[in-house]
Amino acid sequence: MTVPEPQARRLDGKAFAAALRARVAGHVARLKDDHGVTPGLAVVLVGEDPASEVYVRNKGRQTTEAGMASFSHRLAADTTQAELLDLVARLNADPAVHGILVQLPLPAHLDADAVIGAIAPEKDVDGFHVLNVGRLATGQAALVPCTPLGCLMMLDDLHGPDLSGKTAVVVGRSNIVGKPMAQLLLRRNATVTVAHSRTADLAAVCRGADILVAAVGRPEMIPGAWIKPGATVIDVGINRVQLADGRSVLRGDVDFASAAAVAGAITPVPGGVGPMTIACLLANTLTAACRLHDLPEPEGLTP
Ligand SMILES: NC(=O)C1=CN([C@@H]2O[C@H](COP(=O)(O)OP(=O)(O)OC[C@H]3O[C@@H](n4cnc5c(N)ncnc54)[C@H](OP(=O)(O)O)[C@@H]3O)[C@@H](O)[C@H]2O)C=CC1
Ligand SMILES: Nc1nc(=O)c2c([nH]1)NC[C@@H]1CN(c3ccc(C(=O)N[C@@H](CCC(=O)O)C(=O)O)cc3)C=[N+]21
Repeated sequence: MTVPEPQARRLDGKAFAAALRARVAGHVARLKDDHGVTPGLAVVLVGEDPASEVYVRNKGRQTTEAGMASFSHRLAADTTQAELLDLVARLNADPAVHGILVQLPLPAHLDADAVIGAIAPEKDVDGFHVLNVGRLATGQAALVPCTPLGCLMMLDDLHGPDLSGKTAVVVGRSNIVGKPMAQLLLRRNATVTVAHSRTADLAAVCRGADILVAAVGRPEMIPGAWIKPGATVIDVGINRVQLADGRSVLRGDVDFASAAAVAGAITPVPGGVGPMTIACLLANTLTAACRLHDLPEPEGLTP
């Protein structure tokens, strides 16, 4: 008789995100009925990156499905810094806009830090403005970056809101995923290690993790052999990979098959963190709208 492989619980981000969007839509309907406020999200896309096009279209559709107003601004690849800053200033001043997202990366001739710095912090639904970064780091009410927020919501659902005594390893130290993820895990009382390209013996570091978050951008870099038995694995990586037969597929930063045989729970790619990111963008837009109108914000949408 063959012994069945132990199989991790598959964390269904797609279903979790659908439930979160439904909850957001309910609050949006009430906000409209009771206060006449329709949350609005403006998405700015500079240039014609095909991957960003698909992503921006999905965001627009899900925004309207949640009952919010969606404003899409597509600018030519040769847009100047001054033109982009002018658009941001108009969105900052527009009372119908509660959330502003400038799709990254920007073309190389534009200064992303300056553009993010120009967004009104209270409309910065990506949570990338230094004021929101500082508020998150100091435990004040911030707008929290969507991808780490989505990861945290899935972790809260699985482990509850206290990770005392657990070790968490975040692989990747970017401003949009790795660093804010580490802050949120710290807030949950986990003992946090942030690993990156200069880390020595990454395999051993990963093997110490009760919770492993991979945000590297290298397809299937983390094998099952690096995972502590029973660990929770959150795979943030979204990597487009060309198969031998010419098909193009999405792969995470974790080798799903070998990892799922060791882990206790794991997010798939696609259908894991990605859909949660967009759902959290809608949640942040609702939170921003409530704060801008001095209305109580729904529970459970912020950490
Ligand atoms: N699911 C979602 O919604 C989202 C998914 N993503 C995906 O997440 C991944 C990471 O994105 P992002 O944080 O923006 O990426 P960045 O390229 O900004 O950062 C990657 C990080 O990984 C580290 N790294 C690179 N190679 C290695 C290595 N061999 N060993 C250890 N660490 C390494 C880098 O280290 P160093 O700092 O030393 O260079 C860096 O800190 C990508 O696949 C991206 O597509 C991103 C955003 C949202
Ligand atoms: N200012 C800014 N904010 C961002 O949050 C931001 C950004 N710029 N630039 C690009 C990255 C990437 N990102 C993704 C979000 C959702 C999916 C997603 O929904 N993925 C689906 C699959 C999508 C598909 O099939 O192509 C999934 O994983 O199941 C992917 C990637 C947000 N980003």
